[in-house]
Amino acid sequence: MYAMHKFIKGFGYAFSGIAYTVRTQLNFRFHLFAAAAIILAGWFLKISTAEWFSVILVSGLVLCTELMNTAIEVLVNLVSPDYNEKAGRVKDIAAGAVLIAAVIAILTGAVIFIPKIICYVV
Ligand SMILES: Nc1ncnc2c1ncn2[C@@H]1O[C@H](COP(=O)(O)OP(=O)(O)OP(=O)(O)O)[C@@H](O)[C@H]1O
Repeated sequence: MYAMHKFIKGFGYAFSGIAYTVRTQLNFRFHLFAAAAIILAGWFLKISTAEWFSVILVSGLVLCTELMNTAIEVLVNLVSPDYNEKAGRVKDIAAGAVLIAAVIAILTGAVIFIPKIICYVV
C-alpha cells in the first residue's frame, strides 16, 4: 500500500513539473500546440501506423528536450544567478538540444505531410 502511495505521489511531482513548464515556457506551449495540430493533421490525412509512430516519437522528443532544457535553466539560475560564462554555455547547449529535436520533428513532418498535402490539393 505504501509503495502504491509513493508511486502515485511520484506522478503528482512529475505533473507539477510539467505544469510549471506549461505556465512559464512560451516555447513549450508552442510545441504542445504544434503537436496537437500535427495529430489533427495526421487524423485528417489518414497517415499510416508507421507514420503515426514517427510523429508520436518526434513530438515526444521535442517535448522531453524542452522539459530537460527548462530543468537545466532552473538549476543554472539556482547555482549561478549572476553572470557566468560557463552558466551561459550550459544554457546554450541545452537550448541547442531543443533546436536539434525541433529540426528533426520539422523534417519528419515534412517527409510525411508534404506528399499527402500535394495529393490532397492536386
Ligand atoms: N547566468 C548567466 N550567465 C551567463 N549567461 C547567461 C546566464 N543566464 C542566461 N545567459 C545567457 O542568456 C541566454 C538566455 O538565457 P535565459 O535564461 O533567458 O533563457 P531563456 O531560454 O530565454 O529562458 P526563459 O525561457 O526562462 O526566458 C542563455 O542561453 C545564455 O546564453
